[in-house]
Formats: sequence, structure tokens, C-alpha cells
Amino acid sequence: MPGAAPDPRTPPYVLTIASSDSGGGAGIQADLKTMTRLGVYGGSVIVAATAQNTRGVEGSHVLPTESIRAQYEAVADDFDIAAVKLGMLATVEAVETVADCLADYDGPVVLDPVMVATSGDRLLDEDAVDAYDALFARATLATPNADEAEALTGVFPDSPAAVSEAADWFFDRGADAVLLKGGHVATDDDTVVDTLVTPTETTTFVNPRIDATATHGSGCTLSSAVAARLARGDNLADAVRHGIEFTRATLAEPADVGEGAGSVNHLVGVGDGWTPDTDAPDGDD
Ligand SMILES: Cc1ncc(COP(=O)(O)O)c(N)n1
Repeated sequence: MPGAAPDPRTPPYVLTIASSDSGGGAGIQADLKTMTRLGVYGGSVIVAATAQNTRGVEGSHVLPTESIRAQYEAVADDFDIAAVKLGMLATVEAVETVADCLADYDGPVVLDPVMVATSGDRLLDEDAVDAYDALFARATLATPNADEAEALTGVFPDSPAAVSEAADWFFDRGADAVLLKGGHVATDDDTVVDTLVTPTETTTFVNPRIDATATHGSGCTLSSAVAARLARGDNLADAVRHGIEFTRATLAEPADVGEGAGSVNHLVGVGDGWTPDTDAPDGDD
């Protein structure tokens, strides 16, 4: 049944292929926290280990392509991958390796074209951008923010005509759909308009703007949430709506961690977290 709660003993398996954020707010860490919160079992292929906190990116070590491939093969050999999310892929070699790994995968792929961190640090080599074409061809959904869309397509998507022109660029490269995120676009009425475009349909999601400075991790969270919901059987528009709702919740109650701007809060609504069953009789097993 679409979107039905999965049996926790047989959760859908969702794979993130992305990079580690040592600070825990974005990257693989945000992806796995999001997947857990959305009721799917998350696995990871780590492309690069960034040395990062809420202030910025101090360094990045990209794993050898053999290691990226070996991680993917170990996962693909053993698990039934219900959806893939792609995040920071760092270099042209990594992008090509991931495209090659996914050649035989035919499930949904949510592609977040991560290029520059919220902190302004570059996360994708300039020469890797062209290599992305092979991945757009595999994308069920690409999720660029307005700056990424402009860097890729040359069009800043701040009007319906510009959104449609930018979307065509992704369709020309074989993407099935694109979510042009509106968080970086100023509006007169303090709303954020996210636009889901397919070759036949355009759906807008209009929400009040959340006045957040702790936005670190929001793009990773949204794309992972959409992948999780697709894995649970949602159609694309429902998956995107759920993804936006979860991301808005994590933005509305940011985590006051670190000395920088903080990050989105995947603990929103968790309360005390898991607690032991205090009714169980002591020492009786
Ligand atoms: C490893 C990694 N992946 C993605 C991002 C982008 O996240 P943001 O733009 O929210 O900083 C990041 N900073 N680090």
C-alpha cells in the first residue's frame, strides 16, 4: 500500500551514496538520521570523509574509486535496494564510478547535486560538473537549490518561466523529474515555493518561510526523506510533500550545537528517545 508504515522487521533498504560530515549535521550522517526517522533501513557508500563542523569545511579526503565501488558491490550483493540517494560526490572520478555502479540498478534515484556547502565551501570539483550528465540520465528526481540550478543550467529559477527553462535542462539530460527548491529565492509574501516539474506536470508546494539560520543539512535531509518515502511506495508528488514537511520540521526547531549557525534537527519530535521498558520485572529473565 502506498506509503503504508513498513513492518519494522522488514524495512525497505535505502542507500545513500554521499560523503561524511564529521559534525553530523549534513552528508551521510543527515541521510541516515533522516532515513531512520522515516522508517526505512539506511545503508551508505562513503565517497569522501570531510573534516567539518557547524562553522565550515576544514578538509576533505576522497576515497579511492576501488573503495567506493567495493562498498557499492558489498551492499548491492546483499540487500534489495528500494531507493538510492546521491549527495556529495566530490570529484570527476567518483562521479564516473558512481554512474558506472548504478548502470544495472533500476530503482528510484534521488540526486541532490551538492556543489557548495551552506558555509560557502566548495564540495564538488569544477571539472566534475560535466560528468554529472551520466547521473542526471539515471535520476528519478534531481533536487537542486536555486544556486545549484543556476550553476548547472545558467538560469536562476525565480519565475514560472525560468523554472520551466531550468527544468528543461534536466530533461534534456534524461532526468525524469526535477524539484527546484525555493529556499534561496526571495518572495514578496515571505513564502517558499518549491516546484516539482515533470515533462507533463508542474506541482508547486507553497509554505510560509521559516526564518532559520541553521539550515546546514537541509538539502541532504530533503533528498533522503524523498528517497525514503519513494522506497515506502509513495508516488513522486506525495514523497516530495512528505520530504518537505519533514525538512520543515527539522528547520523549525534547529539543533543548537556547535559554535557556528547550528544545523537542522533530526531529533525533532523524538522527546526522550527510546526508553527501556520500566514495567519489566527487575532481574527476571
Ligand atoms: C558531506 C557533506 N554533504 C553535503 C553538504 C551540504 O550541506 P549544506 O549545504 O547544508 O552545508 C555538506 N556540507 N557536507
